[in-house]
Amino acid sequence: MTHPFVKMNGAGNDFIVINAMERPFAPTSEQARALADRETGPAGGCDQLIVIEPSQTGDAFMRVWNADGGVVETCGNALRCVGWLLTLAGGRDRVVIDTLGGPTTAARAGELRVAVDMGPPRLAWDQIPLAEEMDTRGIELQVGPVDAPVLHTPGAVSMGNPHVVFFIDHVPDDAFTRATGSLIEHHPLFPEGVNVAFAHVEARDRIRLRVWERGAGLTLACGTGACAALVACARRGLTDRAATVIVDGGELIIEWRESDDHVLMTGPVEVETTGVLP
Ligand SMILES: N[C@H](CCC[C@H](N)C(=O)O)C(=O)O
Repeated sequence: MTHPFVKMNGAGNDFIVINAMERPFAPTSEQARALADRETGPAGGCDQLIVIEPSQTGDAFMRVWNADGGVVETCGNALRCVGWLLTLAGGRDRVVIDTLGGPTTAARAGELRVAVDMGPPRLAWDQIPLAEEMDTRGIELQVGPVDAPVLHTPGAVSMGNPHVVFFIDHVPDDAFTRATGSLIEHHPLFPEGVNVAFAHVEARDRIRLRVWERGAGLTLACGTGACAALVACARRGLTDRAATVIVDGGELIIEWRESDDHVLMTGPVEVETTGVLP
């Protein structure tokens, strides 16, 4: 598996990124899990493993493995990192990156900042997907023993990957986020699992967000989660259609553009180190 890699992060959500444009790289689930391992993985492991592949319809195809080894549809923070690499390599300001969750466009937005057009949110119950028909602006979700009062009628949004967004009156601590997130991640209402976001609305243009990610746990940032949170909050009239989303690892600027229903995400990119896979 001797491939060079770049270790990067977007607002603290970190990735091992492999360029498979010239030479294929197709890890098994077990190999992906080993690379992501915080104890034994290269460069301290990662939240997601990212492989850049040739694409028939875009400039590249981005394939995403969660730390648990599962292949998933997309990853917002990684799209900024891959967008930065591709624009740097190609001497261009804008690239089209295909994912299993649909096509996206990444554009330079400053020295170490990238704006990604994530496409439209998917809001129908069977697009999330949910196991039964519900109004995704506020779904009926019975959570177990965890203190339910703050966990009523969350929103459900897909950005290509599934998200449930709780509107919570405080910023949850690690213990609550972990306990509740892990309880809901595999709830039977979500046949493909779900990323669990806790949105504390501070103002109509400001959301504090923590996310328990499907297949990765509590991360410092979740780009698609920030997009889903803005959409869910705007649908409930809690925010306008644009907001700064403050995550543990930094700030993401999210806009749900009225003209074409696309969600735009702008945020930082950081290169941590490079290396060669073992
Ligand atoms: N855990 C997510 C994939 C990574 C998404 C997140 N890291 C982002 O920046 O969007 C899922 O299973 O759908």
